[in-house]
Amino acid sequence: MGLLVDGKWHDAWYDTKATGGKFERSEAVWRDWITKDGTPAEGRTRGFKAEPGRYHLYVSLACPWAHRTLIFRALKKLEDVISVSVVHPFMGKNGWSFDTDAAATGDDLYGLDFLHQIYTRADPTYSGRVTVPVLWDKKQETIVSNESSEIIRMLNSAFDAWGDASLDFYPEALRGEIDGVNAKVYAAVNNGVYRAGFATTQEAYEEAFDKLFAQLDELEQRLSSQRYLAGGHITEADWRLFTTLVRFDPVYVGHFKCNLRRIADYPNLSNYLRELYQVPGVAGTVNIDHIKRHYYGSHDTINPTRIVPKGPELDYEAPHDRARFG
Ligand SMILES: N[C@@H](CCC(=O)N[C@@H](CS)C(=O)NCC(=O)O)C(=O)O
Repeated sequence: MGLLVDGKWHDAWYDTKATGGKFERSEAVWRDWITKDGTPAEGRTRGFKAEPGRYHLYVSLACPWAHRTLIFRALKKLEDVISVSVVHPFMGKNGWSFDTDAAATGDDLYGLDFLHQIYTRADPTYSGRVTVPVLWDKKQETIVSNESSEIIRMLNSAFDAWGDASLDFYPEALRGEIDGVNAKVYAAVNNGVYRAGFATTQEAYEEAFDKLFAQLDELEQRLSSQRYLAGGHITEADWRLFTTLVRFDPVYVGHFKCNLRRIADYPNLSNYLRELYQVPGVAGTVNIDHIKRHYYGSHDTINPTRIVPKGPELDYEAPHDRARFG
């Protein structure tokens, strides 16, 4: 774990001293957009045109934010349009590495050793965190975006000339609803588990913990009367929640101390989780081995022995009851 300062790598854990023990996530820095015709997005100067074969994703199979982009790539049938490299699950002193193992591919483009070298290839004087996912432009050899919430919007529509244009996870009519749910889910759940797990005071941990479970209770309630978060159709809001839910029982309950309840204890959330897992194409994006090895192995301030628990038993393939909503 570390960060780049003026293009130089520094090994440093998140500093929570300045914020009363609270983990505060820094904003992603690269925020350009790929558009159908290459016109820069509003307020941006750099434009990137959607083209097959031009873009590459650097992801970790462990990371819930990167996972969103893999799900969109799979569901929108963009596997042959956007290529992918998978980093090694262990994030050590040099941050994400391109060491290879069963599912980690190495850097398919340049054969580099560490992800931070991709960032400095785009900007030799970059200062900031080195995170996945990274959406890379092979033509201009630069980073388009390292913000997953924006990358999935690009994948949802910019590549429709080559992908499955019939699927729209951010339909015009539901945008208000989707944005509203996303905001709550992001703060209390997606980022909430990190705020609990990375807290360094009891107070900061308990605050995040209480908000997390209050929101999960609310989501359980919502999913008791409708099939998906924004109503009767799967949207972006569901995929954004899914990547946290699928990691919850195997990692966040233990490693991040989010242990008031498991997802398995919530009837609606657990059935909903299984339904999403069973959507064709999704299970192939879930790698529980990388997920467990990354969290338990990499965060030595939380788990100094790096021992990875063997359990729990998980069966995301088991039948679900969500068809009851028709
Ligand atoms: N806002 C970013 C967050 C990405 C992020 O924090 N990724 C984590 C992995 S789960 C990471 O690479 N962390 C490395 C670090 O913070 O140094 C997004 O949603 O794309």
